[in-house]
Amino acid sequence: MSALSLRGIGAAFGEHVVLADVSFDVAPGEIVSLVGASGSGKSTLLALLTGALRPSAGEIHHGGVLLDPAAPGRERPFAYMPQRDVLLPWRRILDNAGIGLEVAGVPRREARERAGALFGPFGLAGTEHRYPRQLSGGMRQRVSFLRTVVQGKPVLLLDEPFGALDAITRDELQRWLLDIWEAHGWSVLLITHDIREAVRLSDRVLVLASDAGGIAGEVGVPRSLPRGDGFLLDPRAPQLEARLHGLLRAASGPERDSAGPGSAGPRAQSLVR
Ligand SMILES: Nc1ncnc2c1ncn2[C@@H]1O[C@H](COP(=O)(O)OP(=O)(O)OP(=O)(O)O)[C@@H](O)[C@H]1O
Repeated sequence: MSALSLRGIGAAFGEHVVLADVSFDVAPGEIVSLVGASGSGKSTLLALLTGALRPSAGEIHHGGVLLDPAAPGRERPFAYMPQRDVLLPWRRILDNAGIGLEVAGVPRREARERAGALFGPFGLAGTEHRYPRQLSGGMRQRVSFLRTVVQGKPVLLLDEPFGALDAITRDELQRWLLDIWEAHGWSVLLITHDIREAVRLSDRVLVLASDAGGIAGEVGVPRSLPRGDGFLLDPRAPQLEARLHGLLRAASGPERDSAGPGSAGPRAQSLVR
C-alpha cells in the first residue's frame, strides 16, 4: 500500500492550467524526488498536498485511503518543510522546534519534551536555549527538519530543503539526512532543482513536464549506489544524472530542447520510462 498516491491530479489558476494528469506513488520508506523546470508546477503540487490549494481534478490517497480534498493541513498525514527555515526570531530554538506540535494543539510543555528528545540524535544538543540568529544556516535547516518530523506524520514533503545552503553545508546536510533517514525510514517526497542531490538522496527521481504534461519520466536509483564518500566515485552516479538531464530537457518543451526552437524535438510524453 502506497504511503502517497496521486491519481490524475490537475490544478489551474483561472484559465491557466498548471498541472494535468499527474499520477505517481511513494511507497512506505521510499524517498522520491520531483524535478522539473521552473514554473512546471512543483510548488503547486506541494500546495495541493498540504491543503493550501484544491486540485481541479484527481485523487490523493494515503495508505489506500482517499484524502478528503477539504481536509485542513493539520489533519493530513503529511508534514511539510518549506525551503526557507521560517524560524521565529523571538523564540528559542527548542520552542521553534515544537511549534508545529503546538499549532496541532499539543501543550507547550509536551511539545518541548517531544522536540527536545530529538536534539541529541539530530546533532543539535546545546542549541536548545539559543535564538535562530545565533545558529548557522545549516543548523537552522536541521531545526526546521526536526520541527517537521517531530509532528509524527508518516509522509514528509520537503521543498528544496538545502537550496539556500553553500555547497559544503549542503553536502554535510545530505549525509546527515541520509543517516537519520536510515534510522527512521520516513516516506519522503523531495522537491529539488539539484539533479545530483536528487540522485544522491532518492530511490526514484520523477521528472515533471512543463506545460501541464504530467510526469514525463522517472529514473530509479539502485540501493547499492553508495551515498556517502563513494557517491562521486561511482560511475553510475554521473550516468544517472545524465539521463535525468536528458529527460528534463525533453520535458521542458521544444524551446528549451537542445534541438532548438521549432524543431520536432522529442516531447516529454513520448519518452519511454
Ligand atoms: N497563486 C498563483 N496565481 C496564479 N498563478 C500561479 C500562482 N502560483 C503559481 N502560479 C503559476 O503556476 C505555474 C507553476 O508555478 P510553481 O511555483 O508551482 O512552479 P515551480 O515548478 O515550483 O517553479 P520553481 O521551480 O520556479 O519554484 C507558474 O506558471 C506560476 O506562474
